Amino acid sequence: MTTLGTPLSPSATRVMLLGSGELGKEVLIALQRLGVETIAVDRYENAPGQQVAHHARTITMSDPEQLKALIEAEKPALVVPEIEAIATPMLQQLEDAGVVRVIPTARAARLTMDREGIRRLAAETLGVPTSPYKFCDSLAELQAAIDAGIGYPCIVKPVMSSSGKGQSKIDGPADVQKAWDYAMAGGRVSHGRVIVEGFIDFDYEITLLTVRAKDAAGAVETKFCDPIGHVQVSGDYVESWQPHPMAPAALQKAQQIAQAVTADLGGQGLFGVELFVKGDEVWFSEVSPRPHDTGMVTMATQWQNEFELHARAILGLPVDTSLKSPGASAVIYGGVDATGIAFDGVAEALQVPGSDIRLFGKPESFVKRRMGVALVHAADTDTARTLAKEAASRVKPRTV
Ligand SMILES: Nc1ncnc2c1ncn2[C@@H]1O[C@H](COP(=O)(O)OP(=O)(O)OP(=O)(O)O)[C@@H](O)[C@H]1O
Ligand SMILES: NCC(=O)N[C@@H]1O[C@H](COP(=O)([O-])[O-])[C@@H](O)[C@H]1O
Ligand SMILES: [Mg+2]
Repeated sequence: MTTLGTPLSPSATRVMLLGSGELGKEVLIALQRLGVETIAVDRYENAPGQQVAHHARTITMSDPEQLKALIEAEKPALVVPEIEAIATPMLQQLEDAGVVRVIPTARAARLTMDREGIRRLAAETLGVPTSPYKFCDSLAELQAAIDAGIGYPCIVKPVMSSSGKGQSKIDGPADVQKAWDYAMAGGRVSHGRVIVEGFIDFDYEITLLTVRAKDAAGAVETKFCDPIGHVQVSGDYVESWQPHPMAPAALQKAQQIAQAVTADLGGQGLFGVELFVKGDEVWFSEVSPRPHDTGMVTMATQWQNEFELHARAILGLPVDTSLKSPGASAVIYGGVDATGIAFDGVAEALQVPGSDIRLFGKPESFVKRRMGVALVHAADTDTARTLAKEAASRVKPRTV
């Protein structure tokens, strides 16, 4: 039986988010709706989730000592990683010592914080199909890996990065040095290591949101949301839609891969399983053991969005992954480098039929920083995509 307490009282159920960006903000809101006391942690002050949580803490989350001190001081019942750049070996140590429960597990957070952990698990231990890949610690190793079989085109990424940071495509020998330099500059934590992957010429890519939650008898069961299609530019998501139609054989393979990977990672919570599809062939790309940026579309398409599913699953509550309506999301970038920016055109954006928007409230804007998202529900995903892009384009960020 799950018992929930009263926030800010001795009975409180306290949950700590490590990372409090746009995704964490929505998880925090979902938790607050269940009367959970929330602690939002991030690397900078006034992060989106810190603006809605009961408590805000700012630390270097990749520093094991700072992380340990904070967890021991706050004593949350659950620690929920929201970003990769966290001292996950320390989380493992604290979980092993019985100090906290990490979502979905400390091992899952550790394996997925680094592309090497999850890729080796999926490809080498679980035998799941992936792109060909090699890990390299120098420009010379990168060139050797490409020459020895990865070939052109290929993709280089820092082992620890997300949202396409430090990622580039190499089309020929002239691009190798540039890709190496860009990867060295773009990781979330400085590491001289990259993955080079053979380029998969997929028909489309999806995120398969997969939830491990307790059933009526208290056993963990796996449920899938409808596939989410998306478009990425420079490794960063710009639009997504749900449902994305799939051939039955491809959907079955996608679910089998998601089942295998999430079952191995274990624990309870929602996972974003990223897959490439060509005909009936499916490749595993990576997995987030938490809500996924492309899954923001579920705020317009599902009865329980991905944030509510995560909140419910981690608290041991039942989940419903069913679709409410087809829909789409489109990203609103900052467009300017400035702090405390203003957004014109919000009313015009909301004139678009079936639309809604989220402005994340990030204190600082960069040209390519995601500052908001437009959401649309419509009769079909083609209509929803057109309307979501229209709504996003009507929001005009500017310096003040
Ligand atoms: N081997 C590959 N072949 C073809 N396209 C790829 C490959 N690897 C990555 N991509 C493209 O780049 C996108 C981003 O890659 P990936 O998911 O590994 O980066 P990321 O930085 O972890 O992004 P995020 O954190 O947003 O998921 C993919 O969704 C896909 O569109
Ligand atoms: N693909 C991962 C992803 O979308 N993560 C989301 O972006 C935030 C960081 O944004 P920032 O870089 O603008 O601070 C993270 O906190 C998370 O919410
Ligand atoms: Mg990805």
